[in-house]
Amino acid sequence: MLANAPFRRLWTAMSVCSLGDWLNILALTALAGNLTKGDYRTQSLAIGGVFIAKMLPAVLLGPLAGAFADRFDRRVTMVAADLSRFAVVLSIPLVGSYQWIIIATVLVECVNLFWVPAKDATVPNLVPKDQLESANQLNLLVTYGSAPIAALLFAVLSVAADLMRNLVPFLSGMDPTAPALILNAVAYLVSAALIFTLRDIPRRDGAISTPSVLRQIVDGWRFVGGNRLVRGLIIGMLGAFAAGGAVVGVAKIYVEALGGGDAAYGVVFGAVFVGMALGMFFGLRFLRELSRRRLFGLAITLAGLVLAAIAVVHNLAIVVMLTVLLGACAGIAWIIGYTLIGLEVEDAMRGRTFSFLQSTARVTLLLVVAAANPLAALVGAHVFTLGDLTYQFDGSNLVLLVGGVLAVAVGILALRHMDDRKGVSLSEDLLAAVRGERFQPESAERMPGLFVAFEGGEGSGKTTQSRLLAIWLRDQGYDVVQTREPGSTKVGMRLRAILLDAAEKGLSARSEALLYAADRAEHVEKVIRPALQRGAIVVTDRYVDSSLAYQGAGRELDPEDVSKVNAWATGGLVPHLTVLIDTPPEIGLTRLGGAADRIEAEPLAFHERVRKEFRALAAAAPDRYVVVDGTLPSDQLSRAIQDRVREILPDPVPYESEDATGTMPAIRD
Ligand SMILES: Nc1ncnc2c1ncn2[C@@H]1O[C@H](COP(=O)(O)OP(=O)(O)OP(=O)(O)O)[C@@H](O)[C@H]1O
Ligand SMILES: Cc1cn([C@H]2C[C@H](O)[C@@H](COP(=O)(O)O)O2)c(=O)[nH]c1=O
Repeated sequence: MLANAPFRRLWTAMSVCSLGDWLNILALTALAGNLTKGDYRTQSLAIGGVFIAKMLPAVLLGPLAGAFADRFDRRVTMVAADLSRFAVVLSIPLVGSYQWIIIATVLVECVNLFWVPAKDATVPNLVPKDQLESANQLNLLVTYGSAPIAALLFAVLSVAADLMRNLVPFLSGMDPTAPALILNAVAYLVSAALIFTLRDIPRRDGAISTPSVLRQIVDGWRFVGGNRLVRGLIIGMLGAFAAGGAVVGVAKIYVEALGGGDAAYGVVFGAVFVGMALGMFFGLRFLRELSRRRLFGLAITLAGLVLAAIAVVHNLAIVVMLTVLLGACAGIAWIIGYTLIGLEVEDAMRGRTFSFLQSTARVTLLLVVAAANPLAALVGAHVFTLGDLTYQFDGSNLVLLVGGVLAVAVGILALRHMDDRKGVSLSEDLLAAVRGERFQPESAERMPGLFVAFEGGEGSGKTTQSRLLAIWLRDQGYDVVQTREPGSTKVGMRLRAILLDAAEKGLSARSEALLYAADRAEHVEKVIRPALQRGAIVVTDRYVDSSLAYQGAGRELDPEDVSKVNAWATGGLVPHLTVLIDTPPEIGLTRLGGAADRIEAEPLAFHERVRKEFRALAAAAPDRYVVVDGTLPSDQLSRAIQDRVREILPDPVPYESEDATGTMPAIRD
């Protein structure tokens, strides 16, 4: 991307501005704290005021400014905005009053409302369409990646300012935040110079009007609120965001209560972002065997516990380390949330889901930060004495504690809401993942055979492919049991007749789920488990996922209930591999001949929900699934499936010894 010279120039300007923006937050909140030092309540309110002044213009005036920005030449808009920001920020250390901090903050944020849409609208002018996603990723990288750099810079500048104040008498009255604010102003000036020389920006083309934040939230919820998984993801991500917001909001007064100055504030602020980066890059590698959905809920719960620990520990060094851990948990939750939304939300809805998330994240942050400091001010500073022991508990401690408890609650909610391994112990699952293994429930692990399930919608090609796989495996000399659901046992055949009889109109959704589970219980006990115990490879056409997709998503039963009933029916037996043949229902349904059975006759929306759920199940545990495109020709599908199955096949007995062994059991290590 950066080989593209005009984009590189704009990106450099954005990076410099991002660095300036983060320095701005740190320096202004620190300056507000320094100017109101002495009274805990006034100081908390003063810092809270800065956060509110920073966020309110975007919430109130965002769409208005976006519409205005459409009318002007974008390059001129950005250069003028940068020069204005330079002048206003430079004036803050010169004036040095709290009132001016608030006025200047509002002015800078109002100017930002022109700069940001002009920049957003310029990116597509400078990069080809197919590279737009990479360009946006790079933008995101500098937006958040510059935060720890700014925090480090702020800490260094604060220490340097303290030294200068002591060494140079002329500077003794200077606030330690002044160098950071001057550097912040210079960053905007550099950006103005870079953009001024960027001649490739067209004056303007078309509208870039932004709907109001409230409108985006209401519209977005209409789209995403109906999807249980997305709902869980968004609640969890906002919980993680709120936990981070609580730390950022009260960090200045909290650090001061621990005896730290501006440099320590910068370090704690930066620790959140360093932790986030570590979590995003290493967290998933460390626990790669754990189900993504479980990891998501666990990361938020742990973030809450860490936040609660931060609230009660009174040691700055430990607080910094805990803050890195908190950031790591939040980073893991964000990256999983973003990835799962990317994988599981349909193309048409994905953009809205992300924009809904971003708008709600902004509002959540505003509410958390706006509430955090006044709440801290309300509680005030308290010292408790018990004999020789004294313990200080301030409003900031309470805010962090409340944030921690809320994050734990949200994490547990997300775990319950989205768990895709019901019936499998969480602690055993986690311990196995720490060892780098995937925990298999005992019943499946003890058996020497191999269990492969085929899943997919109507006419997706499961029967065809499961047969072809069984033939291929038998050719290799394995003992293969090819079976299907429903209807592979005596009782199952009767159940199948009831379940698929189109005349059976009045069957309730719950009875349907129980009948499928009953067929499955019989199937596992009479066919699958005995075959696995003797070391055979079992290939089944449909298994538990079909109930999660058809009865859970299709009939809209509580997926937790469907999962529990099936975990009980199967004794927790999970396939080693599930092959999902992903075929759009409008194609699959037209492949079927004859009269439609009771389930095939359901409307298209039902089958679309089923497909979506199958894809979501596969995305949540990528190691245990292979997803193939069912619209490909049959032979290509077979080859792709064979390639994946080959990876988990136990070594077959050599061909030479075939005569001596007869049917070969597929003994797993
Ligand atoms: N890859 C493919 N491309 C085109 N047609 C296919 C493909 N695979 C299978 N078919 C055809 O589609 C029809 C349904 O295939 P199959 O019975 O294997 O699907 P299924 O998923 O088992 O269906 P059901 O949901 O009814 O169990 C058959 O006529 C089959 O020949
Ligand atoms: C196992 C299982 C199946 N179904 C549905 C899905 C299909 O419409 C039929 C089975 O027919 P097939 O031609 O054998 O694929 O039953 C379900 O709704 N729930 C289940 O658990």
